[in-house]
Amino acid sequence: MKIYSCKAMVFLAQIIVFLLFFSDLWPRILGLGSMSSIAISYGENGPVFCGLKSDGSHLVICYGSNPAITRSIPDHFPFIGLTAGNGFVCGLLMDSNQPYCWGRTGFISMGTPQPMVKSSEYLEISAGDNHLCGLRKPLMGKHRNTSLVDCWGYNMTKSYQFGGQIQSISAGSVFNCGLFAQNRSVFCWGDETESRVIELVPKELKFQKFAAGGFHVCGILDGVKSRVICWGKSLDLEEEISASALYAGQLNVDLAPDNPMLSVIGGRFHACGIRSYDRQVVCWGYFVDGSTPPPTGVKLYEIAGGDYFTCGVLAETSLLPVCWGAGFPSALPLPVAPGVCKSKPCSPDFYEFNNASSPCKSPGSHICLPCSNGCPNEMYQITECALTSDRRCGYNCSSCKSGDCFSHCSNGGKKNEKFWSLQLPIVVSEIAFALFFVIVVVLTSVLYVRYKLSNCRCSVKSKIGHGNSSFLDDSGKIMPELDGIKIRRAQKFTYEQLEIATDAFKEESLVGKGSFSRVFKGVLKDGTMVAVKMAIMSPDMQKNSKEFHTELDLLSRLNHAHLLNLLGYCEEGGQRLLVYEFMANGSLHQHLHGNKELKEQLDWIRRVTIAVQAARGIEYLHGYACPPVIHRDIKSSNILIDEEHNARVADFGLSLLGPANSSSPLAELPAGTLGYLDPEYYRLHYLTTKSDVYSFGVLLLEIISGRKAIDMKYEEGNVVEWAVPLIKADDIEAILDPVLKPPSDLEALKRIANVASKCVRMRGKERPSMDKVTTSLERALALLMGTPCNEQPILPTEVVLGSSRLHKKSSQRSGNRSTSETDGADTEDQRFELRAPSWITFPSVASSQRRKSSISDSDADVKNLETKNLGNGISLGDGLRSLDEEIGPASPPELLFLQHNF
Ligand SMILES: Nc1ncnc2c1ncn2[C@@H]1O[C@H](COP(=O)(O)OP(=O)(O)OP(=O)(O)O)[C@@H](O)[C@H]1O
Repeated sequence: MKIYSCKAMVFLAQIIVFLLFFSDLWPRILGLGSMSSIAISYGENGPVFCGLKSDGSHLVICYGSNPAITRSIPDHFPFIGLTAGNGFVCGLLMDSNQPYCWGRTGFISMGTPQPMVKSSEYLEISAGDNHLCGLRKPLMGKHRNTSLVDCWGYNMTKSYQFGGQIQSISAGSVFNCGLFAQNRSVFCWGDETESRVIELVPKELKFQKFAAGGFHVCGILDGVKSRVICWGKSLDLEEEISASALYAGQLNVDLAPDNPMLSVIGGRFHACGIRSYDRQVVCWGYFVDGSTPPPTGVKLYEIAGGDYFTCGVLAETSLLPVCWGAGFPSALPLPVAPGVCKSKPCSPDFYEFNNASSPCKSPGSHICLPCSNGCPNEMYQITECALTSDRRCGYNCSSCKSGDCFSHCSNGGKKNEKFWSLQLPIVVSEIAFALFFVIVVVLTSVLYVRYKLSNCRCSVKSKIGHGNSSFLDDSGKIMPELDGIKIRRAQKFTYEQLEIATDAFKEESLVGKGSFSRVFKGVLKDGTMVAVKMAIMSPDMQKNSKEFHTELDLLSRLNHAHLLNLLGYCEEGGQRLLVYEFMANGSLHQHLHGNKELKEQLDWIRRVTIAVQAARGIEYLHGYACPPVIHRDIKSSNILIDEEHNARVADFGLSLLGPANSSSPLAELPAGTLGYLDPEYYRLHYLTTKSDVYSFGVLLLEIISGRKAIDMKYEEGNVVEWAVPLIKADDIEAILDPVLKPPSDLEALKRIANVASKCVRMRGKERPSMDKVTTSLERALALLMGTPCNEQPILPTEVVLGSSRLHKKSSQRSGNRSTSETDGADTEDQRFELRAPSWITFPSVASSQRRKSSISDSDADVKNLETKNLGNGISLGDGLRSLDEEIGPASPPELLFLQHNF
């Protein structure tokens, strides 16, 4: 066993050396071949073998080293067949007959490749190096003699039309070929500069089947002899890689062995075929040094070509794949289906594959495998090819001429046993090694997740249980997993410092008023512009110092680009002040419900971008913050807008730490804002993250319609009750904000409206989670930006946040920089260093791609508007009445309990 594990290690090392050695060739490697039950992807991120499971589920399993593929396997979609290219795998979906791709390539959109002609259905798909083609199902009527092939990817994205019915297609590196059903001739199209593969097509020959390789094509001739001929070129890289004639085959890929073949595949510079009389594999062409030879003495059902290696499915009950060549393990522990399932009966030269594991899901469908064609010399036929079994041949011991025949006859047929006695331990050790590897990975992941969870729980306990904040404690570590790293802390200010910053809290510095607070604009000594929030203290509202610190602790542990950052606080005598980053463009509420000019500043793209960013902030609170945080007061006045029109979710005055286990709801007295308040929470005091989803749904409706959550100047004052029936009736135009010109294509806004209507469903369980909402909004934004009116698109990209970048920026942006700016910056930097780096990657809008604000600082407007909004005339009684009508009286029937910041 020791020897075998050593062998396995050496083998692994060889693979690594090989991958490193050829890493500069990867980008030029091609994806090859036609659709099959197995497919091989390769590229600079490593090779991956994928196959349809052998249990009849048509689900896909993959094995290999490219995480982009192995981590995104669509393991719940049944596929008809698979194909793969450079860094990606595609399958033909069983339900829709459309391709679905996963992995990573810059040339084809993953998922369903785009653009896709609506409701197109495909018979077959085939991947090249950086492209994918699909053969559409035959057309009907007068176009039945026309075939359509749609391609996506490098230099190929187009719909190709051909005269004549095409039976199958196969993609090479940068070209494709098709086989005409009627005259059985092969034709090719695409780029042939490196191969002349199009020019050399033998037009006069008829083929049973064919397969494209890197720069060549091989086909099995129509006729009893089933000989293979290949054309094209495989010698281009002769000088670049040392080639060796490993096998009995020829070095030239166009010199195929003279054996009748059942199937053939193309690799980068080689081709392989399954011999028709014994199902053994033969390969020819070029092979790199260190390549392992194809297995001998074993029969194969199906083969698929990689670049420098080939894999096949063993024709035995295990249905395990075996691979040979270079750069991949030779045995894989994943049984796969030996072919694709078809519902048509098998044609005469094929038999139904019959195996205990019955690899076809739907009744009546089966895999058809080609019958072996005759018996080799020295052998005689024992049984004919039947409906469910292949032809069987046996050695004719009386006419032996070859060593094989003699040894078989003299050993009494024990040759296979000998083979397996040698090979079995190797195969077993490789499988054992693979299993060991998988177990180690799984165990490590499980332990890691458990460790994270236990830390999370621990953090909740210590936080809620002890109440006394770690905030003021210098040694406090809020995230246990950040042991050893000091986390960001808010600065403690004196009242005097903030008084100076805000010009003694003068009316001119007032930028907004909340129900229980007033917000002043201020400039710190170092020039940083800040918003100072002062609690309006009342005996009822005054929370004790412990709670204030708990609040601060919560605020300081949150760290996301779309959450408003707390910079500091002041706690002196009866005063409670919080210092935030200053948001130059005020609140979303002011924009949506301010004057026409303010409203128009937010066009559709900006509005949807703000919605996406706010959704990301809330998603962070729900999904990534540990323990999860429920905001409880999502509304347009709590979505603040910075200088560059990016949104920040603000005001965690009501936030609660959610249960680490989201299935146990918190029984809290309802708090929040009328119109946005989750009816389920209001009625049942059942608080989960879905309450925020409800409020966010209301916010979305507000963004789309420009109407306030509750506005009694309309007949139907509640935006939800007014908009949802119109959305359900597909009358989106009726709810769009009349201030903005509707976009040319309403699809994106329709999607957003639909998301909003799902968010405001009565039952929390039926509402989508915030991550789903974010994804839908991101897609809608992408769609919206695809409209031609978009001159300067803002593209959502991935950036790693958590650094002090944004905060630093806000201080740099400050319009009122003092002369002591440099000193101030130093102080800032010191504070930034204390900020915990985020280990989570969040999608965001790259600052370079952000649209520069064309709007001047609208402080004055903001202030005026805010003052106006205070008197917006929403009557508490009215709002409650409308909710009562909708969901029945609150239980217990207290009035809405509004608690606030301090
Ligand atoms: N960081 C900030 N930068 C700029 N303006 C701000 C900032 N924070 C708050 N404001 C302004 O002050 C207003 C009042 O904010 P505050 O959070 O006190 O109350 P609110 O959330 O609007 O209302 P309520 O307290 O009733 O929930 C906001 O609507 C916004 O216009």
